[in-house]
Amino acid sequence: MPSFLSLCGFWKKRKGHDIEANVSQGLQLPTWITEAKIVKKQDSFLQFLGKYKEQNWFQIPHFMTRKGRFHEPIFLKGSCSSENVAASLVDSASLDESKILKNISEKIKPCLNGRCIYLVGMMGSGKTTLGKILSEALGFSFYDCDALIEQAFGGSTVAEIFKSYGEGFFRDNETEILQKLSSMHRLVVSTGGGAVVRPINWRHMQKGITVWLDVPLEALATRLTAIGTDSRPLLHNESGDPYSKTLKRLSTIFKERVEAYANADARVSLQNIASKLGIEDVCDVAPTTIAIEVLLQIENFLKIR
Ligand SMILES: Nc1ncnc2c1ncn2[C@@H]1O[C@H](COP(=O)(O)OP(=O)(O)O)[C@@H](O)[C@H]1O
Ligand SMILES: O=C(O)C1=C[C@@H](OP(=O)(O)O)[C@@H](O)[C@H](O)C1
Repeated sequence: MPSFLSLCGFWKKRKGHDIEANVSQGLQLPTWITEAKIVKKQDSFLQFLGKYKEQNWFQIPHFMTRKGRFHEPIFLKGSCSSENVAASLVDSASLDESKILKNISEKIKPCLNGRCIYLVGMMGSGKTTLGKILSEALGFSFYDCDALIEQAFGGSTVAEIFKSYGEGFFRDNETEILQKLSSMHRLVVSTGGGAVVRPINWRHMQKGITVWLDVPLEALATRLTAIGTDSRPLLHNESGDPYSKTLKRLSTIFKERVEAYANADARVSLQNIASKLGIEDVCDVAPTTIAIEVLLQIENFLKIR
């Protein structure tokens, strides 16, 4: 693997310190950074955008490759003093996403100051799946609100609790669990899809950072139809084939809740990730890629604050 790459392109100064480097496509790229892995802006140009921090250095921040993977920042050495100057790659990292996830986690962890991360989103949006990945990467503990409620009821399932005591009773327990968790630190919490409807729950969750996993309803319906809706009692009252009735019910619930989800500190849109990567089916975006995006969105939020 070459450790040094000569990029022939030209630098263009933009808006004070912003520069844009359009690098022609006929580059001699090493095999691990093929053209397909860099965002292509126009037919014959690959475009890198970033801040020109020091005289001779240009950093391409974490970027997503077209194959749906994240690449670590790349450092280019160059100059913006004249056009068509050479730029050189002086540092590179492997494409191993787990390593990237770990690196970003280590960077973000001190900024969290022990604050918990609350994942909110519709049923099946991946709160539990991503919660586990993120907690491991950050070295935080993972809690799933539904599982805690089930434990508190001697192992009864959410569906059984709904059936025996009603939704209101389940929601009261959900609030109680969130209140308990809100006094703790260094947790990643997977909330139930409906936790966002009660303002009191937001008061608890806002002690930490809330992240909305925004997944297209069709993808949710596909996932939930595949695993069955037995454990999700709110999906039980429609007629039709399993996919259509799940989608119909999800659409109704989403309309009622979308404004509440939008209260979250950060939003991770699976559709946006897939579009950026040129991936047609959002279901093809790997959980680790989404976890990385969650951390990047948290980083954005922390910078804005
Ligand atoms: N990124 C993903 N791509 C494909 N399937 C996923 C993804 N994330 C989660 N799933 C699947 O979707 C289903 C619901 O995920 P889960 O994490 O339990 O969601 P939630 O906790 O939000 O209800 C599970 O079968 C899980 O394996
Ligand atoms: O959306 C909802 O109101 C619910 C979502 C479920 O959790 P998941 O989001 O983990 O499926 C569970 O809390 C309960 O079935 C109610």
